[in-house]
Amino acid sequence: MHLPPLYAITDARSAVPLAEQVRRLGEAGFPLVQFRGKPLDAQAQARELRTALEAAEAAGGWPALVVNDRADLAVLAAEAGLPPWGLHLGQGDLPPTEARRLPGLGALHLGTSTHAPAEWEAPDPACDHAGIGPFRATATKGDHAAPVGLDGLRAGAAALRARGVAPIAIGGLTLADAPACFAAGAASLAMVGELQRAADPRELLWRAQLDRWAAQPPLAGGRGVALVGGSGAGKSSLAVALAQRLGLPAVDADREIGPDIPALFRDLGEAGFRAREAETIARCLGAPCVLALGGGAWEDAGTRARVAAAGFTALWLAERPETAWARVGGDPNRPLAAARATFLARYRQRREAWWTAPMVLPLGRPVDALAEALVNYR
Ligand SMILES: Nc1ncnc2c1ncn2[C@@H]1O[C@H](COP(=O)(O)OP(=O)(O)O)[C@@H](O)[C@H]1O
Ligand SMILES: O=C(O)C1=C[C@@H](OP(=O)(O)O)[C@@H](O)[C@H](O)C1
Ligand SMILES: [Mg+2]
Repeated sequence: MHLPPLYAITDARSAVPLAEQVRRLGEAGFPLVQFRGKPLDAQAQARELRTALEAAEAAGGWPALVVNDRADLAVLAAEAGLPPWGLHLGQGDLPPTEARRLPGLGALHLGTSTHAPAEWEAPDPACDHAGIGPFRATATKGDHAAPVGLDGLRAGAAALRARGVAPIAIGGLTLADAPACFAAGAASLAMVGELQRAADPRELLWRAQLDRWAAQPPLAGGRGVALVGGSGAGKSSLAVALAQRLGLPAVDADREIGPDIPALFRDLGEAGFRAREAETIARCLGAPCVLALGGGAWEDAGTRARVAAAGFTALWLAERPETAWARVGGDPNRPLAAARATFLARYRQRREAWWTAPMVLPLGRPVDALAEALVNYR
């Protein structure tokens, strides 16, 4: 499980309703938002959460939502058919292992908070991500523990990573902290106040992405690169731009499968197409290249395993589903892009698989700018 460079958290003290905050962050390109409803009462939190989850579902599962503290609200949402992506539980909340047993929470990503070595060295085993903090004293939380600073963050990040838990720096962070926090091993920086103050949250996220790449190179010396993500995200275009700069061949799995994808869907059905697709990708992994996969390919666990076994770096081009639809909706060469609702539902269905790969957030940048940035920090 990988995290975006910024872990956005809503602020219930703002005049903007929580569901609207979530919507705006999603529109700006944030793939993940923590819904923090404190100090609103349970009823108001439940109402805003419901609105936010319904809107995100209708937008292809974007942004993914993490419910803060309230396991009860997560259970109710799951029972209503709107399971959030995750649930964050502080040290004073239900233990994650216990919360995991509540109805509808079996598959959620669970996070916890850690403030000291005893906590980050023994995180609850049900968690796949955890906060480390407070980094410094903050106004958002008056009752916080002693600040951990950069040394605490470094120790905490190493301890959590060794246990397979993604570390999130939290507490009074601004963009100026990003280079040092990513160098100290943070996977993501949690932000509340800095986001509220930002004139352009999308720019903030782009800058944080570059800071993370500077400390944690995105291509990581793989034999090749496999670009995954939904239809219309820009995988085929980015593969060409990236390959050129890396001096590798650009290979498009769809082009290798056959010249006429709609005809293959007609003749073989989707299951037949998927079998052909998996075989083709396996063949393409034989030699170093920048490989663009089709939008459905990453759902196949066999393909995910073969990409890893071939030593390719998988990158999820995490475009907003609605932006992708605006680009390719109705394209006669993409048989699964005929109707908006089913196109967005596919994005939602595939979301969980994509989160297994590190993400590249395009954030409105042209393909060449994306490729340039990836190669700069390789
Ligand atoms: N970063 C980008 N900014 C604007 N348009 C883009 C970007 N990436 C791709 N496109 C356009 O979106 C459409 C879909 O791109 P494509 O590379 O075919 O996506 P995919 O292979 O992921 O389905 C194309 O018309 C392409 O020119
Ligand atoms: O979403 C999908 O299942 C598909 C996406 C297409 O690739 P792009 O992601 O390049 O559109 C292509 O593989 C085929 O039409 C099926
Ligand atoms: Mg493509």
